[in-house]
Amino acid sequence: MARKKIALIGSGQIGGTLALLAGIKELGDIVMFDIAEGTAKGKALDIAQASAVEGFDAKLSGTGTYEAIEGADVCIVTAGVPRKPGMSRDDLLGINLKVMEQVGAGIKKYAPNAFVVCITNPLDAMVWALQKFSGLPADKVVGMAGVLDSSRFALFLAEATGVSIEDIHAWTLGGHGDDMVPMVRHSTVGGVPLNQVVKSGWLNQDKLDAIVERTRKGGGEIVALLGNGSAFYAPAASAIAMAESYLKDKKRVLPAAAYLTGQYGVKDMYVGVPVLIGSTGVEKIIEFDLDKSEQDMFAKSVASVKGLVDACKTIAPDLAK
Ligand SMILES: NC(=O)C1=CN([C@@H]2O[C@H](COP(=O)(O)OP(=O)(O)OC[C@H]3O[C@@H](n4cnc5c(N)ncnc54)[C@H](O)[C@@H]3O)[C@@H](O)[C@H]2O)C=CC1
Ligand SMILES: O=C([O-])CC(=O)C(=O)O
Repeated sequence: MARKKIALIGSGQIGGTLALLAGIKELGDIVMFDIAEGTAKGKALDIAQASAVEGFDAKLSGTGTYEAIEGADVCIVTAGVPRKPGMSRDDLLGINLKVMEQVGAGIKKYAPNAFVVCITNPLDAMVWALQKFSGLPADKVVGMAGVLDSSRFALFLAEATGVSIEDIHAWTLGGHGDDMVPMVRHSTVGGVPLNQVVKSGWLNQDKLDAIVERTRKGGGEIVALLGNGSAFYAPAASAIAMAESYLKDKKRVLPAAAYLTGQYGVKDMYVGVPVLIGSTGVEKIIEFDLDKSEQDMFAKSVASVKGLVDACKTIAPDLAK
């Protein structure tokens, strides 16, 4: 069986980590693309040299031309700019929208059958625009944020309860902004829902509230610490989990920004919800039953995403068609 081809569009901090993880996991041969061609070529060569030490079989190459991604099975998009301290993700919209236009055209021409995972921020609006610019079916274009947000939620819960991270199942819904919705009722520690964990005195309510708040602002916490960029290890690991579920038809249920056609009462927008990812892409959108307060928080988050999508349509009127 021929190896799969994985195109990484953007070879910066996340792109480099994606290439290393995809190599170590032997997901396929890897093409790293970047407008800074030397960065793509240099990182590809560096990681290829690591394959001799780590003992993985994967061909790595770097490029500055879209022809090289021809026939890719998976494209993971990180092209664009990250935020700096003092900025919000939304401040990146204007510049990264232009990047999505170029990337969408490249994927449309050379990798129209790929499963596309967008990471570029502001995520929910950028994945929406990338799907439109590329013209690929909406069930083959998803955004990565929920896996990352819920992995932050899980880590903080593991630390607070002293339970292995493997036995924590945490969920978040909504857009990838500070008003995302950590799903307290649906998240579990050792199989026990968080509300019950609090009732039994294992975790107190104030601590849980602080964890929810820290999860919502998890990206900003790292931006402030790094000082010159944003998180990249966990974002890369998160996107690789999504790509792997597609490539191996694992049918994992993962939170992702997916195109909604009425689910959760939302239409023609990408918002974070649990999805089943298999060999045809997004095979199912899972609908949690939301109570009134969850619905209100979700609606607030969706309204923020809608504001960003409307801003995209103003900048690029063709997207409104
Ligand atoms: N969805 C999520 O959960 C997360 C999203 N992000 C976002 O991911 C994006 C990438 O982050 P990093 O890798 O840390 O940034 P980075 O700056 O290290 O890498 C971005 C790369 O994109 C390249 N690039 C810029 N314009 C391009 C174009 N037109 N075509 C091709 N390549 C282009 C740059 O040369 C650079 O190498 C940022 O927008 C960041 O905000 C970051 C973390 C989590
Ligand atoms: O916060 C940022 O700018 C990067 C990001 O989306 C995250 O780490 O969640």
